[in-house]
Amino acid sequence: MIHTEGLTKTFQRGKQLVHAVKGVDLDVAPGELVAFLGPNGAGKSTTLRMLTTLLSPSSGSARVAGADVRTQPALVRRRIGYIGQGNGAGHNYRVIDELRAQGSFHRLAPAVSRERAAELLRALQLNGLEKRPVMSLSGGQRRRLDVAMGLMNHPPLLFLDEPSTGMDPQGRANLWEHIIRMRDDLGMTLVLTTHYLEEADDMAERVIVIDHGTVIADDSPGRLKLDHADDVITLTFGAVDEADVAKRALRADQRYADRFEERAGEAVVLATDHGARQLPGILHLLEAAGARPEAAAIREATLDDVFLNLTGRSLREDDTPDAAEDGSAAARTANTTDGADAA
Ligand SMILES: Nc1ncnc2c1ncn2[C@@H]1O[C@H](COP(=O)(O)OP(=O)(O)OP(=O)(O)O)[C@@H](O)[C@H]1O
Repeated sequence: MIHTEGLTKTFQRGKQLVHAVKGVDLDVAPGELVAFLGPNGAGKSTTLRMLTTLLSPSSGSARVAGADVRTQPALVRRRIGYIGQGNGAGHNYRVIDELRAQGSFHRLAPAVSRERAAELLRALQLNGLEKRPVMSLSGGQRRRLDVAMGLMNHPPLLFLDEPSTGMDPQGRANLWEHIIRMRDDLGMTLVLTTHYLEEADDMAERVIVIDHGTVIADDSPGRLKLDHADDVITLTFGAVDEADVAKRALRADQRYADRFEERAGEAVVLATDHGARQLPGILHLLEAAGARPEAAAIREATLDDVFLNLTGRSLREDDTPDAAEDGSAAARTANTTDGADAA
């Protein structure tokens, strides 16, 4: 459904070059639900905007839904849906007019457009709101209208840029419920960007982690956590002596010898895969050694741990890449500038 090779995008910002995307190779199969995850400024939106033909790549190639983004942009646009970061609908227009206008944009016959609008209003629980001006809708309703607009042309491939930014957790869950249902009903491929870790973890089947314009990891959330992060088990004992007994037992067992923190006190902290599955065996081992914890807690690995282990930085920090870094003398000699898109 998507195939890219060495996709790059360089912007000219004043005298500086900003290498927003630095050679992305990507394959997305039909039916996949893929999330681009990364900090602010990582290059997620720029990648998405190239795949949706809104920006032309500085170098490299991309085929999207069977068409080339450079040489067949109109064909790509016909075959995809795109839901950008802001609300696409005009404030004063009525909901139904927005949907029909979108139908005309995609050259749907009026009857087909009417039918499709009715179907989407139902599916996204917007029915009853047809005649309301967009400005009177709630934030969640407006975002669902954006989704409906993106689906008017029945695209086999839908791109969503930060679909749930600014929504409260309940609104986000509700939007996702709708998106997933639409996807199941229509068998769509979904590609989205997000900086909500939990959203990528819960919803995406595949997470492509982007940092500084480069793909640094690409796998299912479960696999990423297994490969790049650990669950953390904390056992708390009633006395330091007992904790020391536990540490001695762990040190003597090669499975755990280098998996726990050597620190004084009543707590023993272990890093491990499959913490919940490991815990009974660990308790058994400690019990046999004469140490029984008063409390045990497991903190499961997160995608933030994955990002931290891969980059040394937390995704939760506000991380905006320094343009100066991208505007170095070496960068200035690069020949991939696309002046047309300079900001
Ligand atoms: N039109 C532009 N002109 C100059 N620089 C740009 C332009 N668009 C994006 N950039 C820069 O390119 C880099 C990547 O931006 P991009 O918007 O793709 O990141 P992102 O990962 O989508 O971030 P966010 O999560 O904040 O949307 C940033 O350094 C950004 O400032």
